[in-house]
Amino acid sequence: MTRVAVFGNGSWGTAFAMVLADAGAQVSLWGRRAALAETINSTRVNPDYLPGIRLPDGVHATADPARAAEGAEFAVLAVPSQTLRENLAAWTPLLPADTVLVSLMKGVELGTSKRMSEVIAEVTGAGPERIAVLSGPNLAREIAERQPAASVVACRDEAVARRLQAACHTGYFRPYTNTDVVGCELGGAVKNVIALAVGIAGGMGLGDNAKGSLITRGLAETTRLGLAMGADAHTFAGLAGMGDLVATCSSPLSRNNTFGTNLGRGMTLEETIAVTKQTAEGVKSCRSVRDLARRYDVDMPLTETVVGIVHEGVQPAAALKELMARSAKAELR
Ligand SMILES: NC(=O)c1ccc[n+]([C@@H]2O[C@H](COP(=O)([O-])OP(=O)(O)OC[C@H]3O[C@@H](n4cnc5c(N)ncnc54)[C@H](O)[C@@H]3O)[C@@H](O)[C@H]2O)c1
Ligand SMILES: O=P(O)(O)OC[C@H](O)CO
Repeated sequence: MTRVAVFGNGSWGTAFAMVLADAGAQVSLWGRRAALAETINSTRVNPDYLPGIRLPDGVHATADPARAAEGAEFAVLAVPSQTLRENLAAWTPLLPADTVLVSLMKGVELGTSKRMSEVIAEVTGAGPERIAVLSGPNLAREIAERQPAASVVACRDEAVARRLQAACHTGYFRPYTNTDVVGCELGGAVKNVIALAVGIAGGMGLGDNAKGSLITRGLAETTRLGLAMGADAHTFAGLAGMGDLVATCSSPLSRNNTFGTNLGRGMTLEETIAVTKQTAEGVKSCRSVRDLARRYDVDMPLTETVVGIVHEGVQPAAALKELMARSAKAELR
């Protein structure tokens, strides 16, 4: 039986642990708090992140990273992106030397602007054949309810992507393989920034035309950055690009979308952070994405605008006026 360690028992780590167990794996679900691990094991529910959802018997919770790591064929990483480097440094010595490291995270490291697969490579020394990412339109609560969804598992080594695909393929979860790790990661991280923009627009009372325009132009700027960084343009038309962008920007379950909505309604950043209980990666990663855009000399006006509103005190109404007044352009270039 495939043994999998999932590090991070928040919404997505827990929901994906369910998928893996439903696909037949023996899953160790690690989280920092021993009390929560005990509650999960005794009640079969993770009340803090997925209340009302019964976890399959194949999921065992633990607060001991060594126990989670023991014999793991895959180590699935599902902590907030900005905490990965420090956590992974502690977990690496505990993992078998051939464990495949799988990122579920959709953020870019602040300061370094590194993608999660780059952080994993740096911290563990693993080669590209041992590093995979999973990304797509996968709102955790829907997956935990076993509502149907597709996703992408990406690894430079296609055989490894196929192994991971087999480990998480169920009747309600359909993973496709891809070898474009850069494109899948950027698709997941930048869509959080665009979801903030769409949420802000909704909170300001703007209509569906505005949202459709933001989603489409958001995908255009994501693709521009991806091409500059060596990604495949097709990835952005796929599940990790358009698929995730549409799901996230349409769903009230999205933390990034909701965060933006609160800002657009006039809450301050501090007030919005105070009512946000889970990880909204775009709030920090928008600055890392903006830094990447500048480094690669790519025009990303929506990302610049989100950074302005979230971190630099720009008022949403003024940002909208500025965006609409940008010089006229050809759509495709
Ligand atoms: N929730 C979703 O629908 C979803 C779907 C796809 C991808 N993701 C991505 O998955 C990643 C994890 O998101 P999530 O939704 O599970 O977040 P979450 O906020 O629900 O859970 C985060 C988990 O990390 C733990 N954590 C927080 N800080 C930590 C630290 N310093 N060290 C160790 N653990 C820490 C929390 O206790 C919690 O268990 C994010 O990058 C997110 O973008 C989420
Ligand atoms: O809740 P969000 O905004 O982090 O989005 C969740 C997932 O990434 C959707 O695929």
